[in-house]
Amino acid sequence: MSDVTTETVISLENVSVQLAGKAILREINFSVREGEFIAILGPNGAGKSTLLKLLLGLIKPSSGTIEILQRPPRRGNQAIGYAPQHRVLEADLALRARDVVGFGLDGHRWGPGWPSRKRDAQIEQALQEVDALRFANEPVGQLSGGEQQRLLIAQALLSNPRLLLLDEPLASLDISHGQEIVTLVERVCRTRKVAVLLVTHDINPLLPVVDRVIYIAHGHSAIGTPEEVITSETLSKLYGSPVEVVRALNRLFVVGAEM
Ligand SMILES: Nc1ncnc2c1ncn2[C@@H]1O[C@H](COP(=O)(O)OP(=O)(O)OP(=O)(O)O)[C@@H](O)[C@H]1O
Repeated sequence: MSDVTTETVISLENVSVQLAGKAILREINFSVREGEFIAILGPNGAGKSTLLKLLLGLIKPSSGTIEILQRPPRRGNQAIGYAPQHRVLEADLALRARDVVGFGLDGHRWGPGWPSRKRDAQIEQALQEVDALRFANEPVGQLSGGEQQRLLIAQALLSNPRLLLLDEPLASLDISHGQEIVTLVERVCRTRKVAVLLVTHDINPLLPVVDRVIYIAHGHSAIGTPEEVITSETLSKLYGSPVEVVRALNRLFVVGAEM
């Protein structure tokens, strides 16, 4: 992604975050260009969701500068599509899948939204893009975790975002369903040239597709290709203690650090 003609979508300079008097992120610096696919990694409580909340304008940094498409973050930014961490929906939730996707247009109001042909066409196109048309009329509570995840991504795509934030879309999916979501997100990223930040605890399913990774631990971060960042040297520095990265069977295993 060294093409200097592509637009900068995110820029963070010396960004620190304190919550309830506790330093969560310290002096974070990175920028993301359009069409980049980036995984965000780090142990529980490292500040991955906090980083997404900063970009969404939900929390403010205690110092430093953040720009999204050359403007400060703001709530309700239509240039950002956001799929929050997913909890499996109630099995008896009778809403149809396509109604849930429609919340992406209706600001998450609990209800079917105003009917219009344009609205229906937008929802139909988003359902098709995530390969969800076949279960579009099913009650959402009866869908599998992978199917529900597709709907969250479709919902996030409705505003034609330039930046897609996906918080742990692979959590609680088995290997093959996780792989399907990875393939889907890669296709969306490449065809729309939308920048993607995807939070994950396991980089392995993403290794063949991501451009770069942001690794956050103990308030500090490192950004680069997986080969640059997920090394014994870089992770030992981030964690402040010896960490060993083992490569085997085209997979990476991090030993000596909590993930
Ligand atoms: N509103 C808040 N007030 C005080 N502390 C907070 C607040 N929100 C989050 N934190 C703390 O900030 C730290 C980072 O939380 P965050 O949710 O960003 O971590 P994470 O990397 O997304 O973790 P996980 O992998 O468990 O989802 C945690 O220690 C958490 O307890």
